[in-house]
Amino acid sequence: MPRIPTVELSRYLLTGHIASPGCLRARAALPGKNTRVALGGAPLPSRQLQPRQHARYLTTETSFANPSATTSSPAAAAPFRKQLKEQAKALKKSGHKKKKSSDNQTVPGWELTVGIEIHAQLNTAHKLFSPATTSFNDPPNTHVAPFDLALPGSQPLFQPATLIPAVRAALALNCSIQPVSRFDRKHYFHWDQPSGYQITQFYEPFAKDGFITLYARDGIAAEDGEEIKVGIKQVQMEQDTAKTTAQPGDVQWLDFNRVGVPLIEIITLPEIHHPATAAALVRKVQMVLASVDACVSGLEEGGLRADVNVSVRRTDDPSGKLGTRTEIKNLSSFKAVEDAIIAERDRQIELLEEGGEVKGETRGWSLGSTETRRLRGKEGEVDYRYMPDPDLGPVVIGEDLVARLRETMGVLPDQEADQLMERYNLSAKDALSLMLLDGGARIQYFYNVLDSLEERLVADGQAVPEGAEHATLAANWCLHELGKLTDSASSSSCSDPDVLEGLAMTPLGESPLVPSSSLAAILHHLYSRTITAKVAKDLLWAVYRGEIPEGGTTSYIDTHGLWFKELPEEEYAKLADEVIQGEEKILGEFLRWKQGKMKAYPQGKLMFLVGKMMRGGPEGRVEASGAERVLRRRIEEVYLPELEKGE
Ligand SMILES: Nc1ncnc2c1ncn2[C@@H]1O[C@H](COP(=O)(O)OP(=O)(O)OP(=O)(O)O)[C@@H](O)[C@H]1O
Ligand SMILES: [Mg+2]
Ligand SMILES: [Mg+2]
Repeated sequence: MPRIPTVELSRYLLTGHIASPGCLRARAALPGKNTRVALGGAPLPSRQLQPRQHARYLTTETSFANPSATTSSPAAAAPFRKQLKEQAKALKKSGHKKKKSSDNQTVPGWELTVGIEIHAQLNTAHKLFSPATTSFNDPPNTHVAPFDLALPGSQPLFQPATLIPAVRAALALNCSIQPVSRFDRKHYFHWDQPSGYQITQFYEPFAKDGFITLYARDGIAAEDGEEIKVGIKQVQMEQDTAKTTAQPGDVQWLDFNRVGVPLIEIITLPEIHHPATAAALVRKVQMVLASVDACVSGLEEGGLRADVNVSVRRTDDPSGKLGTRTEIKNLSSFKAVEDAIIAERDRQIELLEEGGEVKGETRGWSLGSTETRRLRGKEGEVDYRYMPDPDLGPVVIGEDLVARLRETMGVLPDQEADQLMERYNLSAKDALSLMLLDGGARIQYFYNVLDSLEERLVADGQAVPEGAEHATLAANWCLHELGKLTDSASSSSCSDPDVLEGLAMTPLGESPLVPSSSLAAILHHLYSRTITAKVAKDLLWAVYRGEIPEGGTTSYIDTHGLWFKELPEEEYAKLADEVIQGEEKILGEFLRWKQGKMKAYPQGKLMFLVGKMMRGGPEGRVEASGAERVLRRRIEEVYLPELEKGE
């Protein structure tokens, strides 16, 4: 399904038509190669394809200035290594087909129930009820309108463009969009909420009755089998609060830039029964929201916050009623979601087993802790004194807008993962890694590299290969070789601090440190076997260190004499003979395999000898696949017959 930038969608909201033929993420959705379908269905030539865009900011202005000039993504500010580590941990989980039940997922005799509330900052240019622009890294208190501070006489001014990411999110979560919804006031006093109430949707939310499907590959508990569907009760729009930063001596600093930033609250039904499944749900919601450009950044970057509601009941409880829930607020990592649920479940069970009772309350969780702590008693509906906001009219969402947003939804994570696996032969783990890394930008980087690689192959006079081999190569490098690069860069003694900053990936999938075209140039030569894998890796390092400018890869190879001059066949054979000398024990294993005494071919031993050939041969002239081919032939055609004769 084609996908268009959110700026275009907001233009649609304001003027009623889509002007651009921009068709994003088309590559993944297309049946054939090198044809791109525009919104109207007509094929676009390859070069007209816009990259899958992450337009981070909607705007209602008529001139669509570069949005990043006024605001910057919070994702970029997150320390890259931390982000990478957390993601790697998450992926370790999500990649495994099944989790072991020994992972503390169940307690005999008890059933855990979890319902989750997820708050996501919407990807919009303006606040929900004021024309102040949204900002995430700007100096505190620089994006504040009178209404945001509840100054006397100020009135809310609903910003209709905020509906676009909200409705896209709700559609992606399979909700039905309500034609009429309304805003309510939820009263409470706290310094982060100047008006004394938050404007939210309580009685009539804009979206209801959705669901999300989680698969084993998403990292759900083994007890949930291959697939589980969790109901979404509703999605509502509401205002964010001011950001509080605690200072020494009981002082709190407040940043009102965040007050009034539009949020959606996604509320699941209490249908989750295992901690790992709860964490998988939050991770999946994050991926879904990112895939429709609905939110600004992920859980670990602060753009998403999760509250978990936990209760337990005995499995033999005849009443069938759920236990009393407690709520743990503001969890900011997937691991925290799982760990906090486990700790709270165990606390409640212990309490009940001792004859006590669970009190409905709000609890907190800090990273690395082993128990939740009480924050306050649970406020009820009565405490909040919900009332319809008299200053705001109903929100009317037209069917045409819903239909248009549904049509232009783009590729959702399940479909994307399937396509990466089917089309490019990636494992589930690698597909999800590509999709999750860099807040969703790594996958775009992969598409950019792939486009550039295919253009180079075509320019070279080669047809774009039918098979997926070149794409699998590109995916592996975008994931593993780039990962190694940043890992070893951060642990090396390199003194240039810029080099330690990871890839500084932009939401459009470009890295100023390793431009996608530079990686494509390296892969082009590697794929065409004009350089060795070792040289390719060295080149990648040189690009990363800034020694090869964009567009300079080929001339660098020229000037440094790095082209692969492969050894002739007989030289390979000579080298193979040399490394086989004194390896009678290994040859013995090959013989046992040939005689059927050993089932599996001793590939490991073969590769050990290939390694010796690579090290022993002249620099840059031995290539692993050539060495393996000749070595295997020498062993099978020369050495084994000789050994057999001697037996
Ligand atoms: N017995 C229960 N055990 C576990 N979860 C529950 C239970 N009852 C309700 N829940 C979950 O608690 C959540 C309630 O969220 P909701 O936003 O409706 O109310 P709230 O927590 O009182 O509001 P807020 O925190 O926004 O002030 C839902 O996700 C629901 O599935
Ligand atoms: Mg809630
Ligand atoms: Mg709640």
